[in-house]
Amino acid sequence: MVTVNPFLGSDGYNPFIEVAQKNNKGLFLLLKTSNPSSFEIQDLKLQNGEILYMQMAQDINALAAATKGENNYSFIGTVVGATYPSDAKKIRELLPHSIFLVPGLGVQGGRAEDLAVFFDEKGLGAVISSSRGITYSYCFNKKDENWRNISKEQMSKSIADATITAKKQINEVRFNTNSLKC
Ligand SMILES: O=C(O)c1cc(=O)[nH]c(=O)n1[C@@H]1O[C@H](COP(=O)(O)O)[C@@H](O)[C@H]1O
Repeated sequence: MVTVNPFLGSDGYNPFIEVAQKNNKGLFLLLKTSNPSSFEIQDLKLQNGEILYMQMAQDINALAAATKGENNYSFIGTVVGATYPSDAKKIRELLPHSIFLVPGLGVQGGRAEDLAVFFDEKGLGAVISSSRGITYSYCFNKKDENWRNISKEQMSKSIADATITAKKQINEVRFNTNSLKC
């Protein structure tokens, strides 16, 4: 899987789609990225009155709908940041056949309890990513500097615990039908 920047236009991403399709692989197109300033470009209003990322979502949906396969999902996925759940809800509706790669959980401020909207009604359609929140779980947000002296075993345990906790939290919202899809 590769992540491709579609803001170069279709001659920037179509070659990746063609190669992925030919080789039975997949790709993710950046759509609404998790960083704080993503609105500066991706939320711009176009001449037709549409917001850029919403227009991109419609364009990508035309491709995804034409290539949907197992579970009604296409090999053409999109990146939608965990830090923007209210945008994700709108994008999920526009892009029912695209798997979301969802970065931004943890250190960037994305919260597990807000992730329900990224999944479809069967709890499918999203791959949640947390990197530093897991690999550096033993030192992030630690006020005292004692973590510098922790053993390899303690470090491994912290990473394992953070992984299990994240998985549990994600599955709770993923399969909880009472979760607010708002
Ligand atoms: O690489 C990406 O596609 C990506 C897109 C996006 O919108 N936000 C984002 O954080 N990423 C990447 O996802 C990872 C997030 O890492 P953590 O913030 O440590 O969980 C980093 O490698 C980022 O470069």
